[in-house]
Amino acid sequence: MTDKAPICWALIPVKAPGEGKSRLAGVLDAQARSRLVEAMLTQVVEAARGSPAIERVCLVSDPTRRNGDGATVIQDAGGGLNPALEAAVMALPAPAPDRILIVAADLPDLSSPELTMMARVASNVIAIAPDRHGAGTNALSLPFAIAPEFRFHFGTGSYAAHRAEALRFGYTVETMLSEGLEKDIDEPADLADARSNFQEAF
Ligand SMILES: Nc1nc2c(ncn2[C@@H]2O[C@H](COP(=O)(O)OP(=O)(O)OP(=O)(O)O)[C@@H](O)[C@H]2O)c(=O)[nH]1
Ligand SMILES: C[C@H](OP(=O)(O)O)C(=O)O
Repeated sequence: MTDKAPICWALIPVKAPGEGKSRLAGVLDAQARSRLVEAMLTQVVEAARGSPAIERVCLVSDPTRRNGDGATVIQDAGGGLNPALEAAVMALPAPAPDRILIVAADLPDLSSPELTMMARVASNVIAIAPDRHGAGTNALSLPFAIAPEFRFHFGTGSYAAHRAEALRFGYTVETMLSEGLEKDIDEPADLADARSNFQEAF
């Protein structure tokens, strides 16, 4: 007899249209930033939809993002990224999944196999994908059962903070290192990584 495959949903937080990537304001005008944000979001949603390990894709965002891409939009409850994610966990439609996979929307090289790797971990594992500096968190995979108590620490030093939080719950931490997961686009110096994929955007 084979075990039933666990059900994983992706949660992709993304600011309302026109609001993201303020740190690029010195090098990209508002229109170019907006095009870049939307192009990266499309890439991340497609990667999630292409992963056989992900059953449903949820955007945590402003409801104006409702569109035809097949994603469920969970309204951003406000207060910043961590409170918005905590509220989104509580607002997921029933029946809840076994696992949630939070994925930043600014990963231009992200692929479906990388998300499958994050989703298909053992039930006692919390998987963390750090950014290229080993400091931030670009994706976080955790069992839904502990998600309401798990304190999200997205922001400066979030990799170490998420690791500590996972250990506090007695989970095993797996750190996932791969190119598409590592390369988020935050600062002007990161833009070279987005240019190859999204030349037309900016
Ligand atoms: N729904 C939601 N998403 C957020 C919020 N803050 C950040 N995000 C998303 O979380 C991911 C990582 O955020 P950041 O790297 O800080 O991106 P950003 O906020 O667009 O960039 P800056 O404006 O330069 O800080 C991106 O997909 C953001 O759109 C928030 O308050 N609500
Ligand atoms: C959300 C934050 O992303 P950054 O703004 O550092 O890309 C993080 O890595 O926890």
